[in-house]
Amino acid sequence: MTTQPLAPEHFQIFDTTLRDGAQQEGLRLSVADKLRIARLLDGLGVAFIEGGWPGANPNDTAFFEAAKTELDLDNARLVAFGSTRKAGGSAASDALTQALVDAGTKYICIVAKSHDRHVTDALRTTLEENLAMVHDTVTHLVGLGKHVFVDCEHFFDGYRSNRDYALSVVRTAADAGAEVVVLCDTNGGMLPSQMADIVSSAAEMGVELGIHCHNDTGCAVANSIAAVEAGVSQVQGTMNGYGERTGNADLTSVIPNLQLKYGWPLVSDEQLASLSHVALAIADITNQAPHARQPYVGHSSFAHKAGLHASAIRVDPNLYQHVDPALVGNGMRMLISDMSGRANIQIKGEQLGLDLDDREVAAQVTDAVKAREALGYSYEAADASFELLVRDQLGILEFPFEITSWRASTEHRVGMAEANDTTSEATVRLVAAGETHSTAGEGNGPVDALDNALTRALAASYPQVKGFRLIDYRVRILETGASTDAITRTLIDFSDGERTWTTVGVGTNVIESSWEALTDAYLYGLVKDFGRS
Ligand SMILES: CC(=O)SCCNC(=O)CCNC(=O)[C@H](O)C(C)(C)COP(=O)(O)OP(=O)(O)OC[C@H]1O[C@@H](n2cnc3c(N)ncnc32)[C@H](O)[C@@H]1OP(=O)(O)O
Ligand SMILES: CC(=O)C(=O)O
Repeated sequence: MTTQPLAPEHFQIFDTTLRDGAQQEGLRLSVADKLRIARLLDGLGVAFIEGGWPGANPNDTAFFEAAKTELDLDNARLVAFGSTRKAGGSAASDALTQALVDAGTKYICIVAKSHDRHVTDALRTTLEENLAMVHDTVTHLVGLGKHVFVDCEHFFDGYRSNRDYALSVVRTAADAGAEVVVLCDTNGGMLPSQMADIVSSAAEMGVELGIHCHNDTGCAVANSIAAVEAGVSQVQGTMNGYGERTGNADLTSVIPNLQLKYGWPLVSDEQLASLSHVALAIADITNQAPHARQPYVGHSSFAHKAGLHASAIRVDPNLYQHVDPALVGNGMRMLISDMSGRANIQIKGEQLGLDLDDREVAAQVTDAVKAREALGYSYEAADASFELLVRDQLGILEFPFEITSWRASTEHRVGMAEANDTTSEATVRLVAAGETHSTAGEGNGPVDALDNALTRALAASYPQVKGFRLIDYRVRILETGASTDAITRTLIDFSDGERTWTTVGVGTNVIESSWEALTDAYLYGLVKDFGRS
């Protein structure tokens, strides 16, 4: 059995989503976005929030100005980021250093070169002048009452190039008054065993150390944990791993790893249980698609598909889960597919409130699912169609309407002056509540027209359908290479404003498969009595 490391006395989670996270391609944050994210991070309980680089661009300067009056943090301290002063100058007269001071935060983090070649080739100054820049900038800021952290840029590559010089930068920063000296794997090229060796060696200096890892080897989280085990007391990272190139260490993994695997009380249980929500909310604000397979917080992180997994999970969910998903605010999901066995169906049935305890009934539904999946249906995402299938198999599905016929057509008129010279029309005939309705609808395309005609026909007997909305529509060709004969699968998401549900349709004709998904969506909404006030 391995022993778990003890938490250093003042262990700190330092979030740099608003600074290094914002260096990600395609990610742009307004002042309002930054304020909202800062509040979410504060609620999560991180110790530090690096807000950006005041003086580097008007947006970041404006953020720190706004933060003075609009950001009331309960748990975290706001940090302004900048660099050591210019070579050959003085910190007291350096414009960017002054902008850092003007940001008005108590905490400042400055980046310093610690790789000898970066000093001589990129900064184009001497190794001695770089040390003077570190010393001058830190003492100047400390003299103004600031708490200073120093990010040693390219520390690990620098250590391999010139160990003594890289360590002398760490020593200079600490002697000048830096409270934490952060070792940065700026190029993200390290592996965990290398990380452990180098951090252990640096830790012998007796300086309070932090770690800042990029993910270029896919090891940013593992490297951060290795550095923690080697003695650092501050971990820098970003939410959802956002950041320059391949990103930074993902705090949505780092925090639960340290808290749930080592038992370190970094945030309260309630804060940890907000992790999935915070990760998703930040993805929403940053306009980044959430990553389904993101550890701990992803939609698929606790989703189970294989029949053998489900049969064990039915006995005890922990048999196939490394932690209880509720601890990080996530939930277990049971997926239905052709890889399902009885247990998947039974667990899903329990979640839907349908009794599938009987082995034979469960086996019958399992067979029906497999047969339909072989035809091209996919129930993994289409929970509503799955529930309709189960109800049908159990003989408890009532049909509030019966389709008699439907038709859809699209017409394009060549040479018309109007921009919209392509129109679609549909007619639907059905029997609902004993009455026959025949209606027509127009739309942007045939599916839209069918949806409009179907809503009208049903609304005469079931007015609640006027509150049902088609919110997403996806078509996939299943037999690539079969040209227009290929089977198409359509998935449709519907909402009544409160709930959303997904249905599936399959056919060689895209309109036919869409129609099946569409009618399933209305059937499900009516069976579940959605949309009634
Ligand atoms: C590893 C990291 O991610 S650190 C964070 C990096 N983040 C950013 O760069 C985003 C914000 N940056 C910016 O807006 C701009 O680069 C600024 C405002 C900081 C500087 O802009 P400019 O003055 O136009 O200079 P430019 O970006 O071309 O070059 C950077 C300058 O800083 C110098 N420099 C680089 N690192 C350091 C350092 N640690 N200390 C002092 N000077 C540094 C460079 O040598 C170069 O100097 P030069 O102007 O004499 O050639
Ligand atoms: C400071 C920083 O962001 C880095 O070295 O990667």
